[in-house]
Amino acid sequence: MQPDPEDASPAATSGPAGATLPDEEALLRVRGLQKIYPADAGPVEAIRDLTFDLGRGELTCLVGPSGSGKTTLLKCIAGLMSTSDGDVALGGKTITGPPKNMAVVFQEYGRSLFPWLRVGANVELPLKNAGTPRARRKELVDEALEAVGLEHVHKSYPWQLSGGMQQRVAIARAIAYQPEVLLMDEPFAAVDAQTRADLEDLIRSVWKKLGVTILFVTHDIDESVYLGQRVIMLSSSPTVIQDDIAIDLPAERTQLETRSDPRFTELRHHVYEQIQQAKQGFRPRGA
Ligand SMILES: Nc1ncnc2c1ncn2[C@@H]1O[C@H](COP(=O)(O)OP(=O)(O)OP(=O)(O)O)[C@@H](O)[C@H]1O
Repeated sequence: MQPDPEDASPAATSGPAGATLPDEEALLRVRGLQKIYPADAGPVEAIRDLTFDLGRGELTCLVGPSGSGKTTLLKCIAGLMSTSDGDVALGGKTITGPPKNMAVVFQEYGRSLFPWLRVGANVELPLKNAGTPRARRKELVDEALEAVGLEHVHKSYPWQLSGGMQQRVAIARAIAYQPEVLLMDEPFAAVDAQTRADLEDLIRSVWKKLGVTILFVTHDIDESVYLGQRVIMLSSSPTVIQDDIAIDLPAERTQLETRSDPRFTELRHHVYEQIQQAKQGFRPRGA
C-alpha cells in the first residue's frame, strides 16, 4: 500500500498519540514527551512528541528506525535523563530520577556485569544496595537464577559463561530486584539466533510468572510480534508514534507454531511496511 503523500508533513508540531488507558489500568504514563539534545552543531530534536500508556502487567515492544530515539525514550522513562518537555509518570508520580521499582537490561551484558564478582554476587548487588536483609537476598537470588535456568553457575564468574548465559544473569539480576517495570534495550542483539529464540521464550515465561510490566526495545520485527501483546512503532526522527498495534496472537506461543501462524505473518508484514514507510520519511497525519 502506498502511503498518502499528505501524511508526509515535516513541519507540524504535534503527532498522533499511542493508546492510552483509564487511570486504574495505566502503570506508566508518557505525555507529550519531547527530548532535544544540545550539541555543538545546534540542538538535535531526537523526540518530538510521544504520548502513550503502559498497562499494568503488559508486555509491549518498541520498534523504530535507527536513530528514532528508542534508547533516548528508555533513558527518559528510567529517570536517567531529563525530558525537554512533557511528563513521564509511574503509578501517578512524575519520574525525576531512577525509580526504585524499575529495572533496566541493556544490550551490553559484558559491560553491565562486574567481572570480579561471582554470578550470585552480581545478582545480589542491587538487593544489597537496596538494604534487603541477607536471608531474603539469598532467597531472591536463588529464585531468580532458577527462573533463568542458571542455578548451577551461582559460583562462576561472568567471564566463564557464554554470551547468552551472561545475558540470562543480567535478566536474573533485574528480576531478583522484583521490579514493577522492566525496561529492556535490545537485550538480545549480541547473541546467536538459537540463543535469541531461547531468551525470547525465557522472557515470556518470566513475564507470565511474575506479572511484571515490560517495555522491550528491538530492531527485530519478528521478535517484536512474537514477544509482545502490543507493538509501538516510532517514526523517523524527530520522533512521534507511527503506529500502535495490538498483537492478537494466542497467549501461548511457541517458536515453531506461532511463527507459522498466518496471523503472525500478517502482523509481521504490517510492522515491516510501517518501518519501511518510517525509514522513507513518511509520517503519520498531523505529525
Ligand atoms: N548525547 C547525545 N547528544 C546529541 N544527540 C544525541 C545524543 N544521544 C542521541 N542523540 C541523537 O538522538 C537521536 C536518537 O538517538 P537514540 O540513540 O535514542 O536512537 P535509537 O532509536 O535508540 O537508535 P538505534 O536504533 O540506532 O540504537 C539520534 O539522532 C542521535 O544521534
